[in-house]
Amino acid sequence: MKAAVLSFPGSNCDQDLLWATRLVAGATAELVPASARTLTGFDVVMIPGGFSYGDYLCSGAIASLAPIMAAVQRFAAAGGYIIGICNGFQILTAAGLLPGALQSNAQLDFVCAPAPLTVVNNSTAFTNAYADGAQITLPIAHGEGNYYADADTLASLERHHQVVFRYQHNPNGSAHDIAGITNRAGNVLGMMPHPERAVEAILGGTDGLGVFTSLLTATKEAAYAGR
Ligand SMILES: NC(=O)CC[C@H](N)C(=O)O
Repeated sequence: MKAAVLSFPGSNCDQDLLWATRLVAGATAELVPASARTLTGFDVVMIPGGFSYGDYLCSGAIASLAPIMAAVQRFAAAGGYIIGICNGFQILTAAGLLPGALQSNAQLDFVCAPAPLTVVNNSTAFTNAYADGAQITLPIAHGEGNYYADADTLASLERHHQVVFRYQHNPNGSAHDIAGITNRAGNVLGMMPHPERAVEAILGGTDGLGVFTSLLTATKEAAYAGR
């Protein structure tokens, strides 16, 4: 697995994502700046957390128009695996690669805390290493994590098992306690919690490691299948 970790002006979790990915034997990762125009040679794209372009207009809005995003759109259309974490999730919704939007937290405060989650779909490229219904804890750190979508979109997400992570105690007002979703095809995931901040005991836990090992398995399977 060779992951591209995108870096926008204001990204602040790109180095953490490189570190977390490189902990997994068999995985490599390289930084790709927002000004790049190609993703050739990569089989996973990771969009990190942070405050891209200062969260001006609204979080993710300006990053969704950066030069690299045309290549990200092509990568998604070709079925490549894309994970957006926190600001990465915000960028993916702003780019139209995931439905809905991330609004300001209901309480209007930045929230930074360990968040107990349930893995509600372990049949994805991003969660196959977890047991069905696994209860895990990952850190959250965001001001705009309140997932919103209209009623029809929420019903469709539920019907097609696109909700992947749910909060056990809703920290921000997210509809349906949603902490992470995929697109309909299942190759694009957005999540507000930070798996890359929970990959070593010294960080307080290793519950996030499964996201990276899941992607390793998925990319191997795609390679065997000739995809
Ligand atoms: N850690 C993050 O990526 C969160 C930053 C994000 N722009 C916010 O909602 O506050």
